[in-house]
Amino acid sequence: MQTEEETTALPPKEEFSAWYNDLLWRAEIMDVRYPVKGVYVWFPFGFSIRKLTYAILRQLLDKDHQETLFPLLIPEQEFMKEAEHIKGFEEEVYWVTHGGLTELDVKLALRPTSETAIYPMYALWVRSHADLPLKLYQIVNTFRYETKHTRPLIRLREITSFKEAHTVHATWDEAAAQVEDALALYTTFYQHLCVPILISRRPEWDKFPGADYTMAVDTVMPDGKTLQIGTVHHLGDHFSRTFDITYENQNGEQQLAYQTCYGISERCIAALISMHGDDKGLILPPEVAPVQVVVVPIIVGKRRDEVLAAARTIRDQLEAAGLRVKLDEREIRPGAKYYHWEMRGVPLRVELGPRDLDNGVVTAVTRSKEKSTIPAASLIEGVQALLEQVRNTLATTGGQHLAAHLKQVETMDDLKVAIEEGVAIVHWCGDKACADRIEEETEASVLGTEVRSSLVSKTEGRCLVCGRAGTTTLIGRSY
Ligand SMILES: Nc1ncnc2c1ncn2[C@@H]1O[C@H](COS(=O)(=O)NC(=O)[C@@H](N)CS)[C@@H](O)[C@H]1O
Ligand SMILES: [Zn+2]
Repeated sequence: MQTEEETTALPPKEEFSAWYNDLLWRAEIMDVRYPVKGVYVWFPFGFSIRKLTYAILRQLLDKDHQETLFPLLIPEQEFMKEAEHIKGFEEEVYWVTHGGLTELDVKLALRPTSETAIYPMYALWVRSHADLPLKLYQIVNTFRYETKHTRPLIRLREITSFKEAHTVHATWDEAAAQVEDALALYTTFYQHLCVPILISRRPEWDKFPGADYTMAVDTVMPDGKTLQIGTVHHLGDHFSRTFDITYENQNGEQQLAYQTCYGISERCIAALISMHGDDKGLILPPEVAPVQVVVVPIIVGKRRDEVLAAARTIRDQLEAAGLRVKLDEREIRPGAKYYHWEMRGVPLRVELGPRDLDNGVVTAVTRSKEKSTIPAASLIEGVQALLEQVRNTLATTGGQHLAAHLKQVETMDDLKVAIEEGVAIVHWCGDKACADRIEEETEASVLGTEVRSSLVSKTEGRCLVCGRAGTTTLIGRSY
Protein backbone atom coordinates (compact mmCIF):
# COMPACT_ATOMS: atom_id res chain seq x y z
CA MET A 1 0.00 0.00 0.00
CA GLN A 2 2.83 2.35 0.77
CA THR A 3 4.89 3.88 -2.00
CA GLU A 4 8.43 3.61 -0.61
CA GLU A 5 9.75 1.59 2.35
CA GLU A 6 10.04 4.19 5.06
CA THR A 7 13.07 3.39 7.17
CA THR A 8 12.43 6.02 9.80
CA ALA A 9 11.97 4.36 13.16
CA LEU A 10 8.64 4.12 14.98
CA PRO A 11 8.25 6.32 18.06
CA PRO A 12 9.46 4.35 21.09
CA LYS A 13 6.74 2.13 22.55
CA GLU A 14 6.66 4.06 25.82
CA GLU A 15 5.13 6.90 23.80
CA PHE A 16 2.33 4.38 23.45
CA SER A 17 -0.31 6.47 21.66
CA ALA A 18 2.14 7.77 19.02
CA TRP A 19 3.70 4.32 18.67
CA TYR A 20 0.28 2.67 18.25
CA ASN A 21 -1.00 5.16 15.65
CA ASP A 22 2.22 5.04 13.61
CA LEU A 23 2.34 1.24 13.78
CA LEU A 24 -1.19 0.87 12.36
CA TRP A 25 0.10 2.71 9.30
CA ARG A 26 3.58 1.20 9.00
CA ALA A 27 2.46 -2.42 9.55
CA GLU A 28 -0.49 -1.80 7.21
CA ILE A 29 -3.19 -2.71 9.75
CA MET A 30 -5.82 0.03 9.37
CA ASP A 31 -5.98 3.17 7.23
CA VAL A 32 -7.41 6.04 9.28
CA ARG A 33 -7.85 8.41 6.33
CA TYR A 34 -11.49 7.46 5.59
CA PRO A 35 -13.59 10.66 5.58
CA VAL A 36 -16.02 9.69 8.36
CA LYS A 37 -15.02 10.14 12.03
CA GLY A 38 -14.61 6.86 13.90
CA VAL A 39 -14.77 4.81 10.68
CA TYR A 40 -11.59 3.15 9.39
CA VAL A 41 -10.44 0.86 6.57
CA TRP A 42 -8.70 -2.51 6.96
CA PHE A 43 -5.48 -2.84 4.92
CA PRO A 44 -5.22 -6.35 3.49
CA PHE A 45 -2.36 -7.28 5.87
CA GLY A 46 -4.33 -6.14 8.91
CA PHE A 47 -7.36 -7.93 7.58
CA SER A 48 -5.41 -11.19 7.36
CA ILE A 49 -4.54 -10.86 11.07
CA ARG A 50 -8.25 -10.29 11.74
CA LYS A 51 -9.16 -13.35 9.64
CA LEU A 52 -6.73 -15.61 11.51
CA THR A 53 -7.81 -14.23 14.90
CA TYR A 54 -11.53 -14.61 14.22
CA ALA A 55 -10.96 -18.10 12.82
CA ILE A 56 -9.84 -19.09 16.34
CA LEU A 57 -12.90 -17.41 17.85
CA ARG A 58 -15.21 -19.21 15.38
CA GLN A 59 -13.51 -22.55 16.00
CA LEU A 60 -14.13 -22.15 19.74
CA LEU A 61 -17.74 -20.96 19.32
CA ASP A 62 -18.65 -23.57 16.70
CA LYS A 63 -18.14 -26.31 19.30
CA ASP A 64 -21.61 -25.63 20.68
CA HIS A 65 -23.00 -22.53 18.96
CA GLN A 66 -24.33 -21.98 15.47
CA GLU A 67 -23.34 -18.97 13.38
CA THR A 68 -26.05 -16.97 11.68
CA LEU A 69 -26.80 -13.47 10.35
CA PHE A 70 -29.52 -10.98 11.30
CA PRO A 71 -30.47 -7.73 9.55
CA LEU A 72 -28.60 -4.51 10.13
CA LEU A 73 -31.81 -2.41 10.14
CA ILE A 74 -34.00 -2.44 13.24
CA PRO A 75 -37.48 -0.87 13.09
CA GLU A 76 -38.05 1.84 15.69
CA GLN A 77 -40.90 0.04 17.47
CA GLU A 78 -38.69 -2.98 18.14
CA PHE A 79 -35.71 -0.92 19.19
CA MET A 80 -37.85 1.13 21.60
CA LYS A 81 -39.37 -1.88 23.40
CA GLU A 82 -36.99 -2.46 26.31
CA ALA A 83 -36.78 0.64 28.51
CA GLU A 84 -33.34 -0.01 30.04
CA HIS A 85 -31.90 -0.84 26.64
CA ILE A 86 -33.22 2.38 25.12
CA LYS A 87 -31.80 4.46 27.97
CA GLY A 88 -28.42 2.82 27.44
CA PHE A 89 -28.31 3.32 23.69
CA GLU A 90 -30.57 6.21 22.72
CA GLU A 91 -27.62 8.63 22.51
CA GLU A 92 -25.55 6.23 20.44
CA VAL A 93 -27.95 4.80 17.87
CA TYR A 94 -27.82 5.90 14.21
CA TRP A 95 -31.17 6.20 12.43
CA VAL A 96 -32.05 5.69 8.74
CA THR A 97 -34.95 7.99 7.90
CA HIS A 98 -35.09 7.94 4.08
CA GLY A 99 -35.11 5.42 1.27
CA GLY A 100 -33.83 7.54 -1.59
CA LEU A 101 -36.03 10.64 -1.74
CA THR A 102 -38.85 8.97 0.13
CA GLU A 103 -39.16 9.55 3.85
CA LEU A 104 -39.62 6.22 5.62
CA ASP A 105 -42.86 5.84 7.55
CA VAL A 106 -40.93 3.81 10.14
CA LYS A 107 -37.39 4.97 10.84
CA LEU A 108 -34.80 2.23 11.09
CA ALA A 109 -31.93 1.94 13.57
CA LEU A 110 -28.48 0.76 12.50
CA ARG A 111 -27.83 -2.01 15.04
CA PRO A 112 -25.61 -0.77 17.91
CA THR A 113 -25.90 -4.38 19.11
CA SER A 114 -28.53 -6.84 17.95
CA GLU A 115 -30.82 -7.75 20.87
CA THR A 116 -33.75 -5.87 19.34
CA ALA A 117 -33.16 -7.36 15.89
CA ILE A 118 -32.77 -10.92 17.13
CA TYR A 119 -35.24 -11.29 19.96
CA PRO A 120 -38.46 -10.70 17.95
CA MET A 121 -37.28 -13.64 15.84
CA TYR A 122 -36.36 -15.70 18.91
CA ALA A 123 -39.98 -15.19 20.05
CA LEU A 124 -41.07 -16.92 16.84
CA TRP A 125 -38.41 -19.65 16.98
CA VAL A 126 -38.59 -20.68 20.63
CA ARG A 127 -41.78 -22.68 21.21
CA SER A 128 -40.98 -25.57 23.49
CA HIS A 129 -38.45 -26.84 26.01
CA ALA A 130 -36.99 -28.92 23.19
CA ASP A 131 -35.86 -25.75 21.41
CA LEU A 132 -33.56 -24.87 24.32
CA PRO A 133 -30.78 -24.07 24.84
CA LEU A 134 -30.56 -21.95 21.71
CA LYS A 135 -27.01 -20.67 21.17
CA LEU A 136 -26.38 -18.50 18.13
CA TYR A 137 -23.75 -15.90 17.24
CA GLN A 138 -22.97 -13.54 14.42
CA ILE A 139 -19.90 -11.54 13.43
CA VAL A 140 -21.09 -8.26 11.94
CA ASN A 141 -20.52 -4.53 11.84
CA THR A 142 -22.42 -2.47 14.39
CA PHE A 143 -22.77 1.28 14.74
CA ARG A 144 -22.46 3.46 17.85
CA TYR A 145 -22.33 7.24 17.77
CA GLU A 146 -19.44 7.38 20.23
CA THR A 147 -18.85 10.87 21.59
CA LYS A 148 -15.67 10.01 23.49
CA HIS A 149 -12.34 10.08 21.61
CA THR A 150 -12.58 7.58 18.75
CA ARG A 151 -9.51 5.46 17.95
CA PRO A 152 -8.91 2.69 15.38
CA LEU A 153 -9.53 -0.82 16.71
CA ILE A 154 -10.30 0.62 20.16
CA ARG A 155 -13.29 2.95 19.93
CA LEU A 156 -14.99 3.07 16.53
CA ARG A 157 -18.32 4.43 15.36
CA GLU A 158 -18.54 1.54 12.93
CA ILE A 159 -17.42 -1.51 14.88
CA THR A 160 -16.33 -3.70 11.97
CA SER A 161 -15.75 -7.00 13.78
CA PHE A 162 -18.47 -7.33 16.38
CA LYS A 163 -18.89 -10.95 17.47
CA GLU A 164 -22.14 -11.14 19.40
CA ALA A 165 -23.54 -14.37 20.85
CA HIS A 166 -27.13 -14.57 22.06
CA THR A 167 -28.34 -17.62 23.99
CA VAL A 168 -31.74 -18.71 25.35
CA HIS A 169 -32.19 -21.09 28.31
CA ALA A 170 -34.97 -22.73 30.32
CA THR A 171 -33.85 -21.39 33.71
CA TRP A 172 -31.92 -18.53 35.29
CA ASP A 173 -29.31 -21.00 36.56
CA GLU A 174 -28.73 -22.49 33.11
CA ALA A 175 -28.17 -18.98 31.78
CA ALA A 176 -25.74 -18.36 34.67
CA ALA A 177 -23.89 -21.54 33.70
CA GLN A 178 -23.72 -20.21 30.14
CA VAL A 179 -22.10 -17.03 31.46
CA GLU A 180 -19.40 -19.23 32.98
CA ASP A 181 -18.97 -21.17 29.70
CA ALA A 182 -18.61 -17.88 27.81
CA LEU A 183 -15.95 -16.66 30.26
CA ALA A 184 -14.08 -19.94 29.82
CA LEU A 185 -14.28 -19.58 26.04
CA TYR A 186 -12.94 -16.01 26.24
CA THR A 187 -10.14 -17.15 28.53
CA THR A 188 -9.11 -19.82 26.00
CA PHE A 189 -9.40 -17.34 23.12
CA TYR A 190 -7.09 -14.86 24.83
CA GLN A 191 -4.64 -17.62 25.70
CA HIS A 192 -4.33 -18.27 21.95
CA LEU A 193 -3.53 -14.57 21.48
CA CYS A 194 -1.12 -14.61 24.47
CA VAL A 195 -3.08 -11.66 25.88
CA PRO A 196 -3.36 -11.74 29.69
CA ILE A 197 -6.79 -10.89 31.10
CA LEU A 198 -8.58 -9.91 34.30
CA ILE A 199 -12.18 -11.01 34.73
CA SER A 200 -14.47 -9.19 37.13
CA ARG A 201 -18.09 -8.32 37.74
CA ARG A 202 -18.88 -4.77 36.64
CA PRO A 203 -20.54 -2.56 39.28
CA GLU A 204 -24.33 -2.24 38.99
CA TRP A 205 -24.17 1.18 37.35
CA ASP A 206 -21.80 -0.08 34.67
CA LYS A 207 -23.60 -3.27 33.61
CA PHE A 208 -25.08 -3.74 30.13
CA PRO A 209 -28.46 -1.93 29.79
CA GLY A 210 -31.15 -4.51 30.56
CA ALA A 211 -28.83 -7.08 32.12
CA ASP A 212 -29.03 -8.74 35.54
CA TYR A 213 -25.24 -8.56 35.76
CA THR A 214 -22.22 -8.08 33.52
CA MET A 215 -18.92 -9.96 33.71
CA ALA A 216 -16.10 -8.11 31.93
CA VAL A 217 -12.77 -9.19 30.47
CA ASP A 218 -10.12 -6.48 30.74
CA THR A 219 -6.47 -6.33 29.80
CA VAL A 220 -3.87 -3.74 30.78
CA MET A 221 -2.39 -1.79 27.88
CA PRO A 222 1.30 -0.69 27.84
CA ASP A 223 0.31 2.73 29.22
CA GLY A 224 -1.33 1.12 32.25
CA LYS A 225 -4.88 1.91 31.11
CA THR A 226 -7.30 -1.02 30.91
CA LEU A 227 -9.12 -2.03 27.75
CA GLN A 228 -12.41 -3.91 27.99
CA ILE A 229 -11.89 -6.69 25.44
CA GLY A 230 -14.99 -8.74 26.11
CA THR A 231 -18.20 -8.75 28.10
CA VAL A 232 -20.67 -11.42 29.12
CA HIS A 233 -24.16 -10.40 30.24
CA HIS A 234 -26.79 -12.38 32.13
CA LEU A 235 -30.01 -10.87 30.80
CA GLY A 236 -32.34 -12.63 33.24
CA ASP A 237 -35.87 -12.52 31.78
CA HIS A 238 -35.79 -8.78 31.01
CA PHE A 239 -35.75 -9.24 27.27
CA SER A 240 -37.85 -12.42 27.17
CA ARG A 241 -40.59 -10.55 29.05
CA THR A 242 -40.36 -7.60 26.64
CA PHE A 243 -40.14 -9.70 23.48
CA ASP A 244 -42.38 -12.55 24.69
CA ILE A 245 -39.78 -15.30 24.36
CA THR A 246 -41.57 -18.14 26.14
CA TYR A 247 -41.53 -21.92 25.90
CA GLU A 248 -43.95 -24.62 26.90
CA ASN A 249 -42.48 -26.40 29.90
CA GLN A 250 -42.97 -30.05 30.89
CA ASN A 251 -46.35 -29.30 32.52
CA GLY A 252 -47.58 -27.57 29.37
CA GLU A 253 -47.39 -24.05 30.87
CA GLN A 254 -45.94 -21.04 29.02
CA GLN A 255 -42.68 -20.18 30.76
CA LEU A 256 -40.46 -17.09 30.24
CA ALA A 257 -36.99 -17.98 28.94
CA TYR A 258 -33.69 -16.75 30.41
CA GLN A 259 -30.96 -15.27 28.24
CA THR A 260 -27.32 -14.28 27.95
CA CYS A 261 -25.38 -12.32 25.37
CA TYR A 262 -21.64 -11.82 25.05
CA GLY A 263 -19.48 -9.79 22.73
CA ILE A 264 -15.96 -9.29 21.46
CA SER A 265 -14.91 -6.64 18.95
CA GLU A 266 -11.71 -5.73 17.09
CA ARG A 267 -10.41 -4.54 20.44
CA CYS A 268 -8.97 -8.07 20.64
CA ILE A 269 -6.67 -7.05 17.75
CA ALA A 270 -5.78 -3.80 19.52
CA ALA A 271 -4.79 -5.85 22.59
CA LEU A 272 -2.81 -8.32 20.46
CA ILE A 273 -0.83 -5.53 18.77
CA SER A 274 -0.28 -3.51 21.93
CA MET A 275 0.67 -6.36 24.24
CA HIS A 276 3.48 -7.82 22.16
CA GLY A 277 4.86 -5.12 19.88
CA ASP A 278 8.23 -3.44 20.41
CA ASP A 279 10.13 -0.45 19.02
CA LYS A 280 10.60 -2.27 15.72
CA GLY A 281 6.92 -3.03 15.22
CA LEU A 282 4.52 -5.93 15.65
CA ILE A 283 5.37 -9.23 17.26
CA LEU A 284 2.66 -11.75 16.35
CA PRO A 285 1.99 -15.12 17.96
CA PRO A 286 2.55 -17.61 15.09
CA GLU A 287 -1.09 -18.74 15.20
CA VAL A 288 -2.28 -15.32 13.98
CA ALA A 289 0.78 -14.26 11.95
CA PRO A 290 -0.08 -13.84 8.26
CA VAL A 291 3.58 -14.63 7.54
CA GLN A 292 5.02 -17.10 10.05
CA VAL A 293 8.44 -17.50 8.43
CA VAL A 294 10.25 -15.18 6.04
CA VAL A 295 13.14 -16.72 4.05
CA VAL A 296 15.89 -14.19 3.26
CA PRO A 297 18.58 -15.35 0.82
CA ILE A 298 21.92 -13.66 1.44
CA ILE A 299 22.83 -13.19 -2.19
CA VAL A 300 26.54 -12.62 -2.73
CA GLY A 301 28.19 -12.37 -6.10
CA LYS A 302 28.80 -15.48 -8.16
CA ARG A 303 26.87 -17.98 -5.97
CA ARG A 304 23.66 -15.96 -6.36
CA ASP A 305 21.75 -18.57 -8.40
CA GLU A 306 22.79 -21.44 -6.16
CA VAL A 307 21.66 -19.58 -3.01
CA LEU A 308 18.38 -18.50 -4.61
CA ALA A 309 17.59 -22.03 -5.76
CA ALA A 310 18.24 -23.39 -2.25
CA ALA A 311 16.10 -20.64 -0.73
CA ARG A 312 13.21 -21.52 -3.02
CA THR A 313 13.50 -25.18 -1.97
CA ILE A 314 13.36 -24.16 1.69
CA ARG A 315 10.30 -22.00 1.00
CA ASP A 316 8.60 -24.95 -0.75
CA GLN A 317 9.42 -27.35 2.10
CA LEU A 318 8.04 -24.96 4.73
CA GLU A 319 4.91 -24.32 2.66
CA ALA A 320 4.41 -28.07 2.18
CA ALA A 321 4.55 -28.40 5.98
CA GLY A 322 1.55 -26.06 6.20
CA LEU A 323 3.42 -22.95 7.31
CA ARG A 324 2.66 -19.45 6.02
CA VAL A 325 6.04 -18.57 4.51
CA LYS A 326 7.35 -15.77 2.32
CA LEU A 327 10.59 -15.80 0.27
CA ASP A 328 11.88 -12.26 -0.03
CA GLU A 329 13.79 -12.12 -3.33
CA ARG A 330 13.67 -8.35 -3.70
CA GLU A 331 16.81 -6.70 -4.96
CA ILE A 332 17.35 -4.75 -1.74
CA ARG A 333 19.90 -5.22 1.01
CA PRO A 334 19.09 -7.85 3.69
CA GLY A 335 18.85 -5.21 6.43
CA ALA A 336 15.97 -3.50 4.65
CA LYS A 337 14.24 -6.87 4.39
CA TYR A 338 14.73 -7.56 8.12
CA TYR A 339 13.24 -4.14 8.87
CA HIS A 340 10.23 -4.72 6.62
CA TRP A 341 9.25 -8.08 8.12
CA GLU A 342 10.06 -7.17 11.74
CA MET A 343 7.62 -4.28 11.36
CA ARG A 344 5.00 -6.83 10.29
CA GLY A 345 5.59 -9.04 13.29
CA VAL A 346 6.93 -12.09 11.46
CA PRO A 347 7.85 -14.47 14.32
CA LEU A 348 10.75 -16.20 12.55
CA ARG A 349 13.31 -15.29 9.89
CA VAL A 350 15.38 -17.94 8.10
CA GLU A 351 18.56 -16.65 6.44
CA LEU A 352 20.50 -18.58 3.87
CA GLY A 353 23.96 -17.54 2.69
CA PRO A 354 26.79 -19.39 0.89
CA ARG A 355 28.40 -20.45 4.19
CA ASP A 356 25.10 -21.90 5.45
CA LEU A 357 24.83 -23.76 2.18
CA ASP A 358 28.32 -25.23 2.56
CA ASN A 359 27.57 -26.24 6.16
CA GLY A 360 24.18 -27.73 5.26
CA VAL A 361 22.33 -25.45 7.71
CA VAL A 362 20.09 -22.39 7.74
CA THR A 363 20.41 -19.50 10.20
CA ALA A 364 17.19 -18.86 12.15
CA VAL A 365 16.47 -15.59 13.96
CA THR A 366 13.32 -15.24 16.05
CA ARG A 367 11.51 -11.88 16.22
CA SER A 368 12.83 -11.51 19.75
CA LYS A 369 16.35 -11.80 18.29
CA GLU A 370 17.40 -15.32 19.37
CA LYS A 371 19.77 -16.63 16.72
CA SER A 372 20.41 -20.35 16.03
CA THR A 373 21.30 -22.67 13.17
CA ILE A 374 19.06 -25.50 11.99
CA PRO A 375 20.47 -28.44 10.01
CA ALA A 376 18.75 -28.51 6.61
CA ALA A 377 17.79 -32.12 7.30
CA SER A 378 15.63 -31.17 10.29
CA LEU A 379 14.39 -27.84 8.94
CA ILE A 380 10.66 -28.38 9.61
CA GLU A 381 11.03 -29.65 13.19
CA GLY A 382 13.56 -26.91 13.93
CA VAL A 383 11.32 -24.17 12.59
CA GLN A 384 8.24 -25.51 14.38
CA ALA A 385 10.18 -25.73 17.66
CA LEU A 386 11.29 -22.11 17.32
CA LEU A 387 7.75 -20.94 16.51
CA GLU A 388 6.53 -22.71 19.67
CA GLN A 389 9.33 -20.99 21.58
CA VAL A 390 8.22 -17.58 20.27
CA ARG A 391 4.67 -18.31 21.35
CA ASN A 392 5.70 -19.41 24.83
CA THR A 393 7.86 -16.32 25.23
CA LEU A 394 4.92 -14.07 24.28
CA ALA A 395 2.61 -15.86 26.74
CA THR A 396 5.18 -15.48 29.52
CA THR A 397 5.96 -11.82 28.85
CA GLY A 398 2.22 -11.08 28.61
CA GLY A 399 1.65 -12.61 32.04
CA GLN A 400 4.63 -10.72 33.48
CA HIS A 401 3.30 -7.46 32.01
CA LEU A 402 -0.05 -7.97 33.76
CA ALA A 403 1.58 -8.92 37.08
CA ALA A 404 3.79 -5.83 36.89
CA HIS A 405 0.74 -3.58 36.37
CA LEU A 406 -1.30 -4.87 39.32
CA LYS A 407 -0.80 -3.50 42.83
CA GLN A 408 -2.61 -4.17 46.13
CA VAL A 409 -3.10 -0.88 48.06
CA GLU A 410 -4.86 0.05 51.30
CA THR A 411 -4.92 3.87 51.24
CA MET A 412 -6.16 6.57 48.87
CA ASP A 413 -2.65 8.01 48.54
CA ASP A 414 -1.22 4.65 47.49
CA LEU A 415 -4.19 4.23 45.16
CA LYS A 416 -3.34 7.47 43.35
CA VAL A 417 0.17 6.17 42.68
CA ALA A 418 -0.91 2.66 41.68
CA ILE A 419 -3.46 3.73 39.08
CA GLU A 420 -0.82 5.84 37.32
CA GLU A 421 0.99 2.62 36.37
CA GLY A 422 -1.84 0.13 36.07
CA VAL A 423 -4.66 -1.52 38.00
CA ALA A 424 -5.01 -1.24 41.78
CA ILE A 425 -6.47 -3.96 43.97
CA VAL A 426 -8.36 -2.53 46.94
CA HIS A 427 -11.15 -3.45 49.33
CA TRP A 428 -14.41 -1.64 48.61
CA CYS A 429 -17.62 -1.81 50.59
CA GLY A 430 -19.79 -1.77 47.44
CA ASP A 431 -21.38 1.59 48.23
CA LYS A 432 -21.58 3.88 45.17
CA ALA A 433 -20.78 6.91 47.36
CA CYS A 434 -17.35 5.43 48.07
CA ALA A 435 -16.86 4.63 44.37
CA ASP A 436 -17.76 8.23 43.54
CA ARG A 437 -15.18 9.44 46.07
CA ILE A 438 -12.55 7.29 44.34
CA GLU A 439 -13.48 8.77 40.94
CA GLU A 440 -13.32 12.30 42.37
CA GLU A 441 -9.90 11.75 43.93
CA THR A 442 -8.40 9.85 40.97
CA GLU A 443 -9.34 9.66 37.27
CA ALA A 444 -9.79 5.96 37.87
CA SER A 445 -13.00 4.06 38.53
CA VAL A 446 -14.25 0.78 39.91
CA LEU A 447 -13.60 -1.87 37.23
CA GLY A 448 -15.20 -4.73 39.11
CA THR A 449 -15.52 -7.15 42.02
CA GLU A 450 -15.60 -10.96 42.23
CA VAL A 451 -12.23 -10.84 40.49
CA ARG A 452 -11.14 -13.98 38.64
CA SER A 453 -7.38 -14.00 38.17
CA SER A 454 -4.56 -16.20 39.45
CA LEU A 455 -2.76 -12.93 40.24
CA VAL A 456 -5.48 -11.60 42.54
CA SER A 457 -6.32 -13.38 45.79
CA LYS A 458 -9.78 -12.71 47.20
CA THR A 459 -9.48 -11.36 50.76
CA GLU A 460 -11.62 -9.48 53.24
CA GLY A 461 -10.55 -6.01 54.29
CA ARG A 462 -11.60 -2.47 55.10
CA CYS A 463 -13.08 -0.22 52.40
CA LEU A 464 -10.27 2.24 51.65
CA VAL A 465 -12.81 5.11 51.65
CA CYS A 466 -15.18 4.46 54.55
CA GLY A 467 -13.49 1.69 56.55
CA ARG A 468 -16.50 -0.64 56.45
CA ALA A 469 -16.07 -4.29 55.49
CA GLY A 470 -15.02 -4.51 51.87
CA THR A 471 -14.26 -7.13 49.24
CA THR A 472 -11.45 -7.38 46.69
CA THR A 473 -12.08 -4.82 43.94
CA LEU A 474 -10.16 -3.63 40.87
CA ILE A 475 -9.70 0.09 40.27
CA GLY A 476 -8.22 1.45 37.05
CA ARG A 477 -8.19 4.04 34.29
CA SER A 478 -9.72 2.68 31.10
CA TYR A 479 -10.03 3.39 27.39
N1 LIG B 1 -17.18 1.73 20.08
C1 LIG B 1 -16.57 0.52 20.22
N2 LIG B 1 -15.49 0.21 19.46
C2 LIG B 1 -14.88 -0.99 19.59
N3 LIG B 1 -15.29 -1.96 20.45
C3 LIG B 1 -16.35 -1.67 21.22
C4 LIG B 1 -17.04 -0.45 21.15
N4 LIG B 1 -18.08 -0.49 22.05
C5 LIG B 1 -18.02 -1.70 22.64
N5 LIG B 1 -16.99 -2.41 22.15
C6 LIG B 1 -16.60 -3.78 22.51
O1 LIG B 1 -17.73 -4.62 22.29
C7 LIG B 1 -17.93 -5.44 23.43
C8 LIG B 1 -19.42 -5.78 23.56
O2 LIG B 1 -20.15 -4.57 23.67
S1 LIG B 1 -21.12 -4.45 24.91
O3 LIG B 1 -21.85 -3.25 24.74
O4 LIG B 1 -20.32 -4.54 26.10
N6 LIG B 1 -22.08 -5.73 24.91
C9 LIG B 1 -23.03 -5.90 23.99
O5 LIG B 1 -23.22 -5.13 23.07
C10 LIG B 1 -23.88 -7.14 24.20
N7 LIG B 1 -24.95 -7.15 23.21
C11 LIG B 1 -23.07 -8.37 24.06
S2 LIG B 1 -22.69 -8.63 22.43
C12 LIG B 1 -17.40 -4.63 24.58
O6 LIG B 1 -16.96 -5.47 25.65
C13 LIG B 1 -16.21 -3.91 23.98
O7 LIG B 1 -15.06 -4.72 24.06
ZN1 LIG C 1 -16.93 2.31 51.52
